Amino acid sequence: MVFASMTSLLGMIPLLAIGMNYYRYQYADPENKVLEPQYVKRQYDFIVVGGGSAGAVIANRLSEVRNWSVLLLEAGGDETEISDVPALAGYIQLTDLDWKYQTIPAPGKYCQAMKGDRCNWPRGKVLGGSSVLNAMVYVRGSKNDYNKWAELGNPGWDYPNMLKYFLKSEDVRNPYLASTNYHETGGYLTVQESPWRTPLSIAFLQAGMEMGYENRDINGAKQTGFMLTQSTIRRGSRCSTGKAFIRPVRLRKNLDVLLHAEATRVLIDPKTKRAMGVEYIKNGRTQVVQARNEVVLSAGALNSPKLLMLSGIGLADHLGEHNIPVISDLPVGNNMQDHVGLGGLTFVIDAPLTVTRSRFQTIPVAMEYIMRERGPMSFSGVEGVAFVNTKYQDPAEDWPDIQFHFLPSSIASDAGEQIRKILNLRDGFYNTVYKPLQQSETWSILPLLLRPKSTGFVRLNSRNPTQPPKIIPNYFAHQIDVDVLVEGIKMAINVSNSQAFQRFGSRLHNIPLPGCRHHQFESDEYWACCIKQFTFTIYHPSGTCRMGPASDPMAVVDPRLRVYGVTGLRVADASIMPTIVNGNPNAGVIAIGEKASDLIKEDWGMRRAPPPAAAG
Ligand SMILES: Cc1cc2nc3c(=O)[nH]c(=O)nc-3n(C[C@H](O)[C@H](O)[C@H](O)COP(=O)(O)OP(=O)(O)OC[C@H]3O[C@@H](n4cnc5c(N)ncnc54)[C@H](O)[C@@H]3O)c2cc1C
Repeated sequence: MVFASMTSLLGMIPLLAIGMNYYRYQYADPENKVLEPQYVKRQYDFIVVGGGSAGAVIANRLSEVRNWSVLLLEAGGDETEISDVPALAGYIQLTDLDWKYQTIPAPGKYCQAMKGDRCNWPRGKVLGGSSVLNAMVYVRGSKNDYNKWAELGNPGWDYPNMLKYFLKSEDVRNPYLASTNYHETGGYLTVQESPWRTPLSIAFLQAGMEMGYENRDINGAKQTGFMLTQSTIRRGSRCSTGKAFIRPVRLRKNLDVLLHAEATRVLIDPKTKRAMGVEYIKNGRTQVVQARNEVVLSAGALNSPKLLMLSGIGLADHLGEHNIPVISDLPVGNNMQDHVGLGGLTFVIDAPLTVTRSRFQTIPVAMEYIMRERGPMSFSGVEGVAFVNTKYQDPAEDWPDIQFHFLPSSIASDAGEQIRKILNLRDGFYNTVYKPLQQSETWSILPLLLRPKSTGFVRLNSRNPTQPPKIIPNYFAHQIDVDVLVEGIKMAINVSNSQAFQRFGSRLHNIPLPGCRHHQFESDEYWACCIKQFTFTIYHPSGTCRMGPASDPMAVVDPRLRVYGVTGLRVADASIMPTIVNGNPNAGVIAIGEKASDLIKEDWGMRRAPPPAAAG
């Protein structure tokens, strides 16, 4: 009786930490956490700033060259036992592993249901970066994305070239995927379908077929379709890039990983305009380390532009406002693109099939995970994804304009414990619309706009490097973004109306959002109002240090990722995307890290990368 009783997930965290520490790491895991160097050298051949999705890959690949010394500077610490558990992904936000950024309010335009009209923008502050906070969904995007990058004047970034890098990283664990030309085994990054799922996942695929979509590997020959989620999960645990790319090579003698070391600027000689090294703060002390060859910024789409601006690379007017001498006048921070959608689109069913707190936050479920790495805790929450075409998109192009994330739960499923907090929802809003659902069986779809026309920007708040950047997402500045998303919402409701879901009595939750009651429920105007209220980013900012040829006035880095106007400095992370990829970006960012490593090797005369050096 005691074991079957409901408990709070927060209350179970100590149990999980003790259990996992005991059963997994100390005795079972051959790839332990990194050890920091006893002393930091004065100079390294390469300094990589940020050990996230791209930076972890680059530190690994550059240190394959045995006579190169590589320093990885990471502002955060290492992962915890909690961040390891897929089902606890939401519990890492708002902790020390998160930079805890927020958007600047835009009254009447977006994020209106959030406290202070501010959407939270979590970012990983930890080795592995945002791949430690993310929902582990593995999506590469569309072939068209990469072909378009090449067409924009970036040779070598077309899909066939990028596919090589997707394959290079990957270790797929589902045999039916491994046998195709689009997947590979033996790479550092484990990809697999979740080892656990609800019966509703199959209903989701069946609904897709009723709507005329195939159930297919959306990372394969075509993207349009419905799929059970492929995830960056290894044996039921999160496979972050820290775990995938750094831990296996942590004993390499030519790789130093410095944690809790926050870079504050790149040191650039104002006369030669050459990057000389990096200034960083560790243990409250400002220190300097020199780069013999290059500095690579992989601090993510918010902090890479911030670091460039702090170092004198940015729009001259903006740098002038903060009295920062200009080294290179470039549109740093512009072109910010993100995937935005409607949050809280919730459906109710009659059958006890959804993930509810009372059924799944139990000690037996926790013990199943600790002992066998199985069960509901091994599941990230997103059971299925789909890529669909609204009436604004030609299906023949195979470049869907809307993505669905399917969840067999809703923001009410945790009884208000965590999700409402990480979304920064106003209490009145949550209590009016979602609290009444706390005892119900609920599922949801997150319809997401894949190629927004509206772009935002990131700027400095201050020249003080410890201040967060100013984030202006500028969602819905173009009406077409609203129109496409409204169509996407109506298509998501069609999933609920399918026979596959009707057999469970599925229906749209019908308490209108308070700020939109003046519109007829379910009208286009109502949904257009809803997206400005319950604006839901799934945290994919990109494009803020855009890659492009010298003729591109928006470009910050060239097609070899070198910052214009400076030598010895590259950017390699989500910020270099000229246009956002058509889907969750983590896989694309890892491929950027792989390609950046090869570009650097080529430019320094290591044209053919040697085979990976053995650990140690
Ligand atoms: C909550 C959440 C859910 C997501 N879900 C998914 C998903 O399911 N699937 C998917 O594909 N994508 C998802 N994403 C997006 C994806 O994880 C990111 O796009 C990707 O991780 C970005 O990689 P990056 O290398 O550009 O930046 P990051 O991975 O954020 O890495 C940047 C690194 O730089 C470090 N850093 C920053 N500033 C400094 C400094 N000054 N000094 C030293 N170090 C610094 C950071 O601490 C961090 O480790 C999600 C993101 C979030 C936040």
